[in-house]
Amino acid sequence: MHHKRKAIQDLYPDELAHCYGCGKNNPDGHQLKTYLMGDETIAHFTPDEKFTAIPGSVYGGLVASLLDCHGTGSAAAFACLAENIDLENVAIIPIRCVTASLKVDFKVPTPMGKKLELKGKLRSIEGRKILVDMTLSAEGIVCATGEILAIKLKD
Ligand SMILES: CCCCC/C=C\C/C=C\C/C=C\C/C=C\CCCC(=O)SCCNC(=O)CCNC(=O)[C@H](O)C(C)(C)COP(=O)(O)OP(=O)(O)OC[C@H]1O[C@@H](n2cnc3c(N)ncnc32)[C@H](O)[C@@H]1OP(=O)(O)O
Repeated sequence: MHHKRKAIQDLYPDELAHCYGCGKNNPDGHQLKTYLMGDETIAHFTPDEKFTAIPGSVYGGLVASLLDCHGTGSAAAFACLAENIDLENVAIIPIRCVTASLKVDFKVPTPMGKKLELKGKLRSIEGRKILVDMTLSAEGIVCATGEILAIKLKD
């Protein structure tokens, strides 16, 4: 349903679309795609076995990587919402965010091979600081939570 919309990462300009986690121009990367749905963000990723930690569970670094890119994408989207920028009508997203801080809590092992769902909610925007709370779930069970501080770059 949300696939009619463009992903936030697909609105990054080509020269900034090489991120290993979410750049559409990185064929070796994860190409994570974050969608704004109402006041929440959502993304999906299905890891394969090369991302194993112990057999049957996903490497925590991948979980952190997905939360990192979902977090910066979400922060940019929420900053646009707050500034009344309609993402349906832009070709390039005008706000750039980078990760200053990322906290991950691993609640239960993330099962291998299942479709993972990431969700993001805005906690606060204070000047250039955007805080986003996230969850990463498999089959409805929260496996990890994340908290990101993204900083809006000055041009
Ligand atoms: C490596 C990328 C850097 C350059 C990228 C350039 C462009 C990117 C453009 C668009 C993005 C497009 C695609 C995104 C692709 C991938 C995203 C994936 C996410 C990542 O993988 S991205 C890599 C990891 N990321 C870094 O490699 C960042 C290294 N870092 C810095 O580049 C600076 O550090 C920066 C810019 C973060 C801040 O620098 P700054 O000079 O602009 O601002 P400043 O230091 O004044 O901080 C402002 C306020 O944030 C508070 N603050 C800062 N850091 C804090 C912390 N850790 N904890 C608590 N509070 C903190 C201060 O206390 C102050 O707060 P207050 O205003 O209240 O005093």
